[in-house]
Amino acid sequence: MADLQTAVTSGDVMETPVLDDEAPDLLHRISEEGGYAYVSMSTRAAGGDIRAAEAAREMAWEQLHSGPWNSVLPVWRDAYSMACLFVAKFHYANGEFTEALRVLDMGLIMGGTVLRKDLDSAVGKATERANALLRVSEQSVNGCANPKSLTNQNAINMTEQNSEDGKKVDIMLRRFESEQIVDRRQVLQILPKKSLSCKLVDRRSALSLEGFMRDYFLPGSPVLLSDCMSHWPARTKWNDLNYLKKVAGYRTVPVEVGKNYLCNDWKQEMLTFSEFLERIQSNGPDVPTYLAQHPLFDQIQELRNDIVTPDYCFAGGTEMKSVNAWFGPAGTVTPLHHDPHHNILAQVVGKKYIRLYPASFSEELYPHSESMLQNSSQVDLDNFDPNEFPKIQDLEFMDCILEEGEMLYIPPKWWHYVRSLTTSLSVSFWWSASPSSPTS
Ligand SMILES: O=C(O)CCC(=O)C(=O)O
Ligand SMILES: [Fe+2]
Repeated sequence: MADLQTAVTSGDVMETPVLDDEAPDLLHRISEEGGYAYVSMSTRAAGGDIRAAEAAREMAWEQLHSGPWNSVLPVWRDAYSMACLFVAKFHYANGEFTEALRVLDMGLIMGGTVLRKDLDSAVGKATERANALLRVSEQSVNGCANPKSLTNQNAINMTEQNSEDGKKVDIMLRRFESEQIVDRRQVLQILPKKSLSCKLVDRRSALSLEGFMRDYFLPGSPVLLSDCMSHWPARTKWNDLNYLKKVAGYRTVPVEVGKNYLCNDWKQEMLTFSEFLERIQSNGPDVPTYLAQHPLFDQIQELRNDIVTPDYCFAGGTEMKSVNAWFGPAGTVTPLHHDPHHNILAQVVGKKYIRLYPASFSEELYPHSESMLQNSSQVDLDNFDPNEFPKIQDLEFMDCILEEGEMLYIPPKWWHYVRSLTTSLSVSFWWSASPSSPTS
C-alpha cells in the first residue's frame, strides 16, 4: 500500500525527448512567422514558469482560431502541442494527472504531428498514474487509507462515482440489450417516409475480396457485408461500458450536441469519455450528444487495438484517408451528404438506418450553395416540404438497416443519410484508390 502510494505521488518528471530535440528548430520557425511573444513565453515556460506556459498555449490557441482550419499554418499546430506539453508537465509534477491528460488530449486533438510521440508517451504515463491513484483511493474507500492525503481530487471524485458504478453499469448494459429489440413497425414510425419500401441494399455474407471488387467496388455499388467482423476484439469488448470507461474514461473527446450539424442550435463540446458515456445513458433522443467523425483511434491506442482494418479497404491500392469513430445514443442523425472517398462503415454495437442515393442524383438533392456545405443537401429527410423540394419526392433510393457486426460499403460521392436506432458505436474507414485504379 505504502509502495503504491509513493509510486503514485512521487514527483517524477514527465519526459519529452522529442520536444527537447525539436524545440530550437520549432521556436526558430515560429519566430519566422512573427510569433515572438509565443517564443518568449515558451522559453520562460521551459525554465519552469507555469503562467508563461499557459500564456503560450493561449497564443497558439488564438492562432488556431484565426481563420478557416485549413489555412492554419502547421507550425502553429506544433506550437500548440508544445505549449500543451509544457502545461501538462506542471500538472504532472503536481500529481494532477487527470488535468495533465485533459491538456495532452487537447494537444493530440488540435495540435500538429511533430510532437505526437511525446504526447502519446506522456498520455501513457499520466494514465498509469491516474489509474494508480484511483486504485489507492478505492482501497482507501475500503478503509485502508485517508483519501484526502492524495493529491488528485478528480481521481477521488471518480471513486466516489464508482461506488455507485455496480448499479450504473448494470443499467447501461441492460439498456444496450433491450435496445437491440426494435421491431419493424416501431422503426418505420421513426424513419423518413418511404423508408424500407424501395430497393434494399444487397446483403452478402463473408464476401471474398475478389467478389467485392468484381460485384461492388468496380461497378461502384453499395453492399452490406455480414460475417466479416467477428474477429474484431471490439465486438466483444465494447458492449461492456465498464471496459470503455476503464481504457478511455479520463480521456477528453470532442462531441456534437444538437439535432445535427446543419441546425442553428448545434454546438461542439469537449467532454471526458466517462462524461460522454453518462450522457449517452441519460440523453433523450431530443438532444443527442454525438461523438461524430472523430479520429479517436489515433488518439487512444487501446481502442485502436480493438479494431481491424477490413481487407475490403485494400481494394484499388489503398491510401487510407481517415478512420473515424461515430459513437452516440439512439436518435443521432447525420443528414443527407456525400464524401469524396470509398467508405466502409463498420457497425460494432447497435444498429443504424442508412439511406443512399447515387452520386448522379446530385442535382435533384438540392445541395447547399456555400462551398463548405456543398456536399450536404438542403433537404431534411425527416421533415421537408415537397413543394419546396419537389424533385426529391419520387427519386429512387436504396436503404438498409445496418445491424451489429455488419459493414456497409458506400462508394465515393454517394449521398447518405444515417440515423441510429439504438445506442450505436460505429467506425468508418475512408480510403482512396490509387490513380491507376479504374474507380479512383
Ligand atoms: O454514422 C453516421 O452517423 C454517419 C457516417 C458517415 O457519414 C460516414 O461514415 O461517412
Ligand atoms: Fe459520410
